[in-house]
Amino acid sequence: MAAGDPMKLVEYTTSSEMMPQVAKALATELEQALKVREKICFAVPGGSTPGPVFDTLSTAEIDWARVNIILTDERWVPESDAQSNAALIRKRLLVNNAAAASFAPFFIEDTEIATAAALRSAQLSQLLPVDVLLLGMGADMHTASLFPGAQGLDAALATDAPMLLAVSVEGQQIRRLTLTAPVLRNAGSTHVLITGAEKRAAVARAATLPEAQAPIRTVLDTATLHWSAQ
Ligand SMILES: O=C1O[C@H](COP(=O)(O)O)[C@@H](O)[C@H](O)[C@H]1O
Repeated sequence: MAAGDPMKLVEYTTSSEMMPQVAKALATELEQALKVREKICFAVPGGSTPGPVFDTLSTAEIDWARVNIILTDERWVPESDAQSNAALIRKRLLVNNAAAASFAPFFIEDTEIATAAALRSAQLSQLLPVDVLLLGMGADMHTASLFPGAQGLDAALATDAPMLLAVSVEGQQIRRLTLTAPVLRNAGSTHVLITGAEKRAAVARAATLPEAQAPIRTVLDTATLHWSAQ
């Protein structure tokens, strides 16, 4: 974000007010993208926040058969693990009308994470660019799995980064695969979904910090941020 640029922030009082409105905005943008490309790419986060958006969005009457859904990032666990982002997507988004969408998960059983990154990158090259991007953010200002201080962060923020990279975060046993900064920056439209005072303060702080300390900064100039107080 250039100094002085206003952040595109939409504020809601409650998450129950915010979630359906974000779902509606995403459905509208997916429909618009479907008018331009035969097959479109929709990238979605995991984590604890977006479930209610997925619940509403899954019932949207759009041509889901022409939508490729990918993850913004994945924890390196099988889908049987409660921490799997893919498992969340299958349970909350790939249901109802959205069951007709295609889904390209990142995790590959019995495969070294770096090997999987290369294999999945080759698949992604057929699906990108991302037409519509939904991101979450942690109070530590990470987005996707671009965590401040992560091993692999510099490579993932580089302008010539590959599409997908493995990162590891100090204190976390589980490694991660993440879309990299060039992929996030190149999305047709970007929305960030956050709740609570701590994340609102983190966004304000991120605007004053370099990307390496506040990776959400990568999309702050292009994204619409949706924030609810509760
Ligand atoms: O670890 C992750 O965290 C972010 C934020 O998650 P939340 O639980 O604070 O909503 C999420 O966007 C990302 O996909 C996930 O892997």
